[in-house]
Amino acid sequence: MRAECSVPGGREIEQGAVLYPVFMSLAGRRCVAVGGGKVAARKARRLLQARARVVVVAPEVDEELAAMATEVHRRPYRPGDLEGAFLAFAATDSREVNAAVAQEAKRLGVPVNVADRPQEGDFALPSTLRRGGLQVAVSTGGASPVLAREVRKRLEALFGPEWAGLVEEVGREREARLAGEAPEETERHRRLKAEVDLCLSRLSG
Ligand SMILES: C[C@@]1(CC(=O)O)C2=NC(=C\c3[nH]c(c(CCC(=O)O)c3CC(=O)O)Cc3[nH]c(c(CC(=O)O)c3CCC(=O)O)/C=C3\N/C(=C\2)[C@@H](CCC(=O)O)[C@]3(C)CC(=O)O)/[C@H]1CCC(=O)O
Ligand SMILES: NC(=O)c1ccc[n+]([C@@H]2O[C@H](COP(=O)([O-])OP(=O)(O)OC[C@H]3O[C@@H](n4cnc5c(N)ncnc54)[C@H](O)[C@@H]3O)[C@@H](O)[C@H]2O)c1
Repeated sequence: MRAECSVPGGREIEQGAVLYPVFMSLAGRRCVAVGGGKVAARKARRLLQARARVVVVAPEVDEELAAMATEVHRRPYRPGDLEGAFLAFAATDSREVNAAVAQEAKRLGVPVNVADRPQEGDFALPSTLRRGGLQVAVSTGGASPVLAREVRKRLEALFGPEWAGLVEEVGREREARLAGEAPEETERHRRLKAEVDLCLSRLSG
């Protein structure tokens, strides 16, 4: 594990730029993973939770990954594999292949994640905790994925499974309120806060 910041744009972080956090919709989008091992499988699992179409290209594909992927091409990567991709993942155990995938992605303008050299890619993945509609994502800016995992574990203890219903509940309350008369802004904010407080108190009580 590297001690220094090894994130895409790590240099920019030194200059004051931070990674831009975003929750992206991937339903129906073609996402291409080059490499079919443990790392590709971890990434694919989360892509599939987002209902992305996951295309895997690798001579050897992890059994679980093969069973869940939308398309599997059991062969080495070749240029052209990223055509039509919305996102790309370079996750082979070969530095040369990962570099070639990153290069094709840049040429096509497809955002790419590079597993062995994140600074060569465009985005990094956070460690995430999900409780129903509530998601918490943790990034260390690439400095230490293991630290990100440990922070996520602490958050898991803090936010137990009982939180899963909260987003749904406040969402329903909000819809009911929106269906009623429109109050002035201060009153609206007061009601919003009261709504969330009520749901939170039910959770702790
Ligand atoms: C969070 C998580 C999300 C995910 O991938 O889904 C994630 N890595 C996870 C696991 C993990 N990563 C590593 C091990 C082996 C640990 C060990 O050796 O013991 C394990 C396994 C484990 O911890 O269980 C090693 C490792 N990781 C990277 C490098 C390359 C480098 O740093 O240069 C190397 C060295 C490779 C080597 O040389 O072998 C790079 C990246 N890994 C990132 C994310 C991005 C930065 C996130 C941040 O901001 O911190 C970034 C930059 C790029 C990216 O891949 O997006 C997921 C935790 C899920 C969870 O449990 O919650
Ligand atoms: N980002 C992270 O979180 C993280 C964590 C651990 C390791 N890594 C890095 O990711 C890399 C992959 O790790 P892994 O554990 O999944 O490896 P692995 O050995 O389980 O899998 C490697 C995969 O690459 C495929 N491959 C090899 N040559 C190929 C080619 N020419 N075209 C297409 N696919 C090819 C293999 O068939 C295999 O499916 C490691 O080399 C390591 O540097 C990253």
